[in-house]
Amino acid sequence: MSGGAKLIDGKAIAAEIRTEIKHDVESMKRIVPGLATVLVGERTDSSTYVRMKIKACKECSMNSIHRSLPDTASEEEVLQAVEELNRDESVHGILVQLPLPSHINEERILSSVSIEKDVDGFHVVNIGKLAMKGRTPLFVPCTPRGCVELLKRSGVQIAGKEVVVIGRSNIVGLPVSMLLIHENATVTIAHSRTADLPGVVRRADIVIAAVGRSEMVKGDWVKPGCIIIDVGINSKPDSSKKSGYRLVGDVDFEECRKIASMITPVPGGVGPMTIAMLLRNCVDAAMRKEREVNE
Ligand SMILES: Nc1nc2c(c(=O)[nH]1)N[C@@H](CN(C=O)c1ccc(C(=O)N[C@@H](CCC(=O)O)C(=O)O)cc1)CN2
Ligand SMILES: [Mg+2]
Repeated sequence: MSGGAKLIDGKAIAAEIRTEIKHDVESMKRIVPGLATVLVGERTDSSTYVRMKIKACKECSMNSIHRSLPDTASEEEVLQAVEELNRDESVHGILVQLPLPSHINEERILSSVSIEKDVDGFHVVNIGKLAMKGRTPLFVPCTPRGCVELLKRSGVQIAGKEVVVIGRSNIVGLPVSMLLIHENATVTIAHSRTADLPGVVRRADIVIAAVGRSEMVKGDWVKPGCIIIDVGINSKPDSSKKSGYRLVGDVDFEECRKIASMITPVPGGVGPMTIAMLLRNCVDAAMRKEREVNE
């Protein structure tokens, strides 16, 4: 394809969504939406993401509350922090930053979040409803919702398309597949053990790469004219950078941009959408609450 793929600018689309959110927040009469973040431990990446979430709340005129626990915190202490936030009426959304330290049972913590405040959409009831036909979860996980929003706002018709999702994680691969099926796409979930992975990916009109391996998807894996959403965020050593590394996706961007019709960059693609969708979910929760108060 001459000229190469059109860039799907996640940073710009996320900014547009944050403007819509701020407008919604300022139109609310009785409630200021509040997001609670819970961070266990001091992982640098997790601390950065939580800081970005708190900053985004501020930009959208929302409140944020933060609870930090040491990585030695017990499961009971984390549960207690979540329970307090469940009871706090100024909190409309609760986000427990993942991954949790290995001694903590992730499923138990995520399912202790009140379903009405589960803005990550990871509670078994919300995920269960997403996985079923004709049921509506209160919240859809943020990164999957961000992928679908990027496609829609870029004018891509999803219905009837052949989508290959690479990766089967609870955070992205599995929920994004469910969401795309609800959008009437034909979805194949591929992963690291899929036989002839390049051959499977080559069938796709839309590729969602969420496997967590630097630049794994090569130019000769993709169909000419396809659309590529790269969810991967991996560090690659780069001596020309002050930090000594740069971020790359799961897709070999330079090779694939020559073949695809549209592609997301890393950084600046799906990442910013994750936070925009988190705020969207939180404001939706607060608006639901405001409607209840008005009834
Ligand atoms: N409870 C959750 N934990 C995690 C989630 C999640 O949705 N809920 N997702 C990821 C991390 N994540 C948010 O928590 C996240 C990752 C990346 C970005 C982002 O904007 N990335 C930028 C690059 C940022 C950088 O320079 O490091 C980009 O891609 O442009 C936002 C949020 C795991 N945990
Ligand atoms: Mg107001």
